[in-house]
Amino acid sequence: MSILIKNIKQLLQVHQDNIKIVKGADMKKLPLIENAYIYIEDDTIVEFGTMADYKTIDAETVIDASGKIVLPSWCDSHTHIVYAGNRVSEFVDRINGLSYTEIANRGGGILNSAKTLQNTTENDLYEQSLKRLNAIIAMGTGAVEIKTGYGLTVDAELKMLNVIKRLKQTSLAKIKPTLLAAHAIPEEYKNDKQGYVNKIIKELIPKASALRIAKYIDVFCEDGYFSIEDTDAILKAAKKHYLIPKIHVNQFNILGGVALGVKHNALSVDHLEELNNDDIVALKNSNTMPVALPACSYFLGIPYTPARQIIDAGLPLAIATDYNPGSTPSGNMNFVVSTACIKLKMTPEEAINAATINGAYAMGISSMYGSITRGKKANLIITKPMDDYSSIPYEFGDNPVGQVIINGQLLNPLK
Ligand SMILES: N=CN[C@@H](CCC(=O)O)C(=O)O
Ligand SMILES: [Zn+2]
Repeated sequence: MSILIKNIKQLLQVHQDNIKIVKGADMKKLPLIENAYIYIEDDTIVEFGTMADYKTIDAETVIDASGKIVLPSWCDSHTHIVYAGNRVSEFVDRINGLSYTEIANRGGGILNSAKTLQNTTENDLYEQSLKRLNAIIAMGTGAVEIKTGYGLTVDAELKMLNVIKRLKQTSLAKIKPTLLAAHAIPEEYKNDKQGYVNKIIKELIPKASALRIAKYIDVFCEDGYFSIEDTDAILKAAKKHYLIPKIHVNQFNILGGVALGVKHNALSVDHLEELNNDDIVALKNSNTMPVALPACSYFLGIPYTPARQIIDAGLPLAIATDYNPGSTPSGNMNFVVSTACIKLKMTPEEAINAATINGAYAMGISSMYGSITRGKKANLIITKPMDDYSSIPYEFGDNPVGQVIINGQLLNPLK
């Protein structure tokens, strides 16, 4: 199987060397080739260059991308797309004045989703999740991290991990699974949080690890959820099973989760709507990627992650959807890229770097995904006609994606 795309108006995120992360001022650079071609064999980027240098290549499929832009697929490093049902009634409750925390305190929120998921069969859960996965692929996402955390029992968390495994087996998208059993304290442990933490440490982590169905470990480190001490204990236990931390921190309160994540060599620390100077200092000289989730801030009406402070301190930044039924019922990375520009004051170049190479880094896959580099996986977006890549964030709410190539396969154009 081979595909040649010719006459590309702009080929974005082109790197001769295999970069794995972009930081600070470099995030403003987005290397591109005007009037370009790219050639793909099977699932791999083989060649690219300017049309002026193009020498005839015989390919099974030839695409004329005149007036269109080609870029690496979005790398969405933070989602909860395996869930059952929805929480639309809580959405209406919030419009009528209840806060996210008040809804959670009444037994809604994550516990509400857990109840629904526990009563959903694995097959049904798989079908519901597959629909969401296919929808985000059509919107340009080619690699995605998926968390558990709506099970909250050993069986239901393993059911979620099995669903993620099945999605991995059937989808062309690259998928990385994360165990987020420490997402909320289940009703039956409401007076015995330590009992639930022990269950995660002694039973769930060893089981998930033995089955090899989780790669990362996550904890919702937040007031009313899991403390610094709980998080530390879970990350320590996970380390013994080679699970790498990617944690929820600083969504509503600053507890010191950023420094804790760095101490545990977390791959990423995510949310960061609240951030102080100690957090910035902790992130400097670390290998931990800060991840902003602008669509969550938009939907909940909470502060936006201070991206300028992070990037201007010389740090890298990734952006992701946080697709979940409670705080972000959207997996649209195009909207996330627009919102990063409009609300986080990131330039289009910074937002595209954050949603491609740095998103890939936050999933541990940036050696194979996130840039146009020879030898990397052929996950590409071919946009609708546009004059310049800045139109991707500018035309917010629109879908800039015309066609996608995922794992070297061309999917049908969107209707
Ligand atoms: N904050 C924790 N977890 C999710 C929301 C979960 C939910 O409300 O169902 C988040 O990242 O926003
Ligand atoms: Zn989340």
